Amino acid sequence: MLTPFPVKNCFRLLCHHRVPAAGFRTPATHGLILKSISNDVYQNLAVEDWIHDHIHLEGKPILFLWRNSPCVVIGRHQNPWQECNLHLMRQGGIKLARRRSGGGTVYHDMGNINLTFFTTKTKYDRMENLKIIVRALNVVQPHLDVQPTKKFDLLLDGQFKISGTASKIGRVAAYHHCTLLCSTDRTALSSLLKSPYQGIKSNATPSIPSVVKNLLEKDPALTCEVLMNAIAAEYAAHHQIDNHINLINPADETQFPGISSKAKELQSWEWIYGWTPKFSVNTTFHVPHEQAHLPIQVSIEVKKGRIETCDIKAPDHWLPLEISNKLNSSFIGSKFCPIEATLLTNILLRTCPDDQHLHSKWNILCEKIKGIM
Ligand SMILES: Nc1ncnc2c1ncn2[C@@H]1O[C@H](COP(=O)(O)OC(=O)CCCC[C@@H]2CCSS2)[C@@H](O)[C@H]1O
Repeated sequence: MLTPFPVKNCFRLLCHHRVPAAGFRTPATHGLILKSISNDVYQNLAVEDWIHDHIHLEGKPILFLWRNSPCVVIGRHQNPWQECNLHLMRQGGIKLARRRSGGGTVYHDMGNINLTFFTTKTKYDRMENLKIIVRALNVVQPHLDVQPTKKFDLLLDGQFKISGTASKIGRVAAYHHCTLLCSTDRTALSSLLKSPYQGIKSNATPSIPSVVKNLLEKDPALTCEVLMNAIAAEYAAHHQIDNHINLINPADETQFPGISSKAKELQSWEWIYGWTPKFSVNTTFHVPHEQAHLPIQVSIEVKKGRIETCDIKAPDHWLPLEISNKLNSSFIGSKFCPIEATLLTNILLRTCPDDQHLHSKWNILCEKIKGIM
């Protein structure tokens, strides 16, 4: 089923500004099934952007199948500090991506399938797409109890979430994309989607946590490969199109002109962190002092991912006011991120008096501050 296909020609035929290629298989004019050969979340999200922006979909729906190496994907209007454990992600090399569609945060790995259904805005129908998935699941395992919910999740046995949905609706084109949990690392999923950060206030969209389950836990026959093929077959039957899975390479600029700049944008700090709706952090941490602990109050406002105001209040006898004031003003305008905080505080430390006692307090304080980022 996974035949390499002249995808370049498919796109020529589907792009309204291009001339149809000669000798092209006619069924593809009614729609296409694509599968990415890349497991890079930014490249795959760039394919979605590219298709959404370039392809004239009138009567020619597209199904795009893709999987990613471990990553966390937040919704367009979310706050990553509220949604996930960024420390754990940095330690484990887990990528963070912000998608163009709204909604909550999900974890992806190679045990999770992503399905993007592209249509015109008028043909956009999430329930129809979910029914295709349910029919495909029932072809592989007829006794499976999977039902779509009002929020377009898919529930297994009436209680376990196996799929989450989000959408992007443009002026003429739209897409509905969803996940499907086959054999995802559920331990990683739950630990990475637990925020350790305290005292954040924002208007960002919150996620709606659910109890999740993998389809493979229900039946070992339900692997990602089997399910992708079954869904492709059901999609082809529904739309009466060629049952071919066309492999595409999102890094191929000849096939997708301009795609690398889209991937670059999706990978940029400005999009992933800088797009976060304005938020504030109000927290207190404690530092050791003469067999006791002193409270340090921190109040920070973050706009476009950068510190707009910063008020770190340490007792004057613990850290001279002059030094905490220096720290506060130097943070203004800097990225709310531990790497930038490290650079800043190291530079600032050199301007402090050469006092070992003071330096060790300074280090404790800076570590605590980096801990909230
Ligand atoms: N991979 C995956 N699939 C299903 N459910 C998940 C997954 N990861 C986490 N979760 C659960 O869903 C909630 C969040 O649910 P919530 O309803 O808030 O958000 C979503 O479902 C968003 C789905 C986005 C789908 C896109 C398709 C391609 S790119 S991402 C989370 O707290 C977990 O409990």
